[in-house]
Amino acid sequence: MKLGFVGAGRIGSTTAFTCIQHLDLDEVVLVDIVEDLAVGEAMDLSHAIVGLDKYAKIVGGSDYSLLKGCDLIVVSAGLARKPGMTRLDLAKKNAEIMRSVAKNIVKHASDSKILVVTNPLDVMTYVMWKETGKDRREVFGMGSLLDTVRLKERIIALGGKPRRIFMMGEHGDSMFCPKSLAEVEGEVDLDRAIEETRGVAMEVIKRKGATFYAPAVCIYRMVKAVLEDTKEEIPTSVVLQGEYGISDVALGVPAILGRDGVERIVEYDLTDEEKAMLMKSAEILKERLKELGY
Ligand SMILES: NC(=O)c1ccc[n+]([C@@H]2O[C@H](COP(=O)([O-])OP(=O)(O)OC[C@H]3O[C@@H](n4cnc5c(N)ncnc54)[C@H](O)[C@@H]3O)[C@@H](O)[C@H]2O)c1
Ligand SMILES: O=C(O)C[C@H](O)C(=O)O
Repeated sequence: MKLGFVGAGRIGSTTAFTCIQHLDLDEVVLVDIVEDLAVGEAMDLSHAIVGLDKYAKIVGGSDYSLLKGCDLIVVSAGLARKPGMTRLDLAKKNAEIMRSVAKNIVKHASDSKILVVTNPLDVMTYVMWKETGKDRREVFGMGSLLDTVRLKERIIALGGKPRRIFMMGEHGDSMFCPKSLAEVEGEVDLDRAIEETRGVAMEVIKRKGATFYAPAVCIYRMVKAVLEDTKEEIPTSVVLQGEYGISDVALGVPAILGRDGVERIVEYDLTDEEKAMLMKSAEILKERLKELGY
């Protein structure tokens, strides 16, 4: 398997490091506009993988032709937010980057599936889908899985055991948990856990400047599902065309991931309140897409 990264910064490099430890890969490619960064990360990762008594051809550079033959490309190229910013504040600048990246992927690796990470995640997933012209099953984003992992951490920290629970909607302030589908053992203030989940990324960013370990693990889980065809149900940002009564916007929804990418969107029965929250996410994201000219 050949795994590509566009963006060899904190997310790209940390995810690559995570993937070489847990996956059996034949090739890894890191592309970044800062060529030395991509080359240096590739060199370091090449030493690390031998240290794990494993081998994969790991190369880096700024030349997109390195991506030729990739099965899956993780895109984290772009600006990250700073304290006081929302993810949506990054939309204009990162959309320009997504358009450039999309053009290069189509030129050099048109058959590859694309896992978008760049924020605002759902908006960037839509832009990548639109600009590549690929089947919507092959362009998807990681956001709601991270929100789900964070919610589970909060529930455990508050004394509960999450048996079945997930976040959906915008990977942003309007994210929500369909509580009617949740199964949690123990007495837990679920609303408190959900509210803390919404704001925790910025709490990390304020303290260490960025988030990357938890995102990298979540990206790895989605990469694994696709490359190993696990058919796992994972909350995934994907363009909806009628599912949940919503069209022409990418949102975090439960989806079955496998070798073909998003193999099925899982439509659960939501309460009227949950449907309204999902619709609110859709409206917020469509407004930002409209401002970007989509
Ligand atoms: N979806 C999520 O859950 C999630 C989680 C964490 C970070 N993010 C987002 O991921 C993005 C990257 O975060 P980071 O911490 O890795 O930032 P970073 O600054 O460490 O890395 C970004 C990299 O992108 C590169 N880059 C910029 N423009 C490029 C272009 N046109 N072509 C190729 N490479 C280019 C930069 O040189 C840099 O190395 C941000 O938008 C951040 O908000 C999303
Ligand atoms: O919050 C951010 O800006 C980064 C990422 O989307 C996260 O949730 O960690």
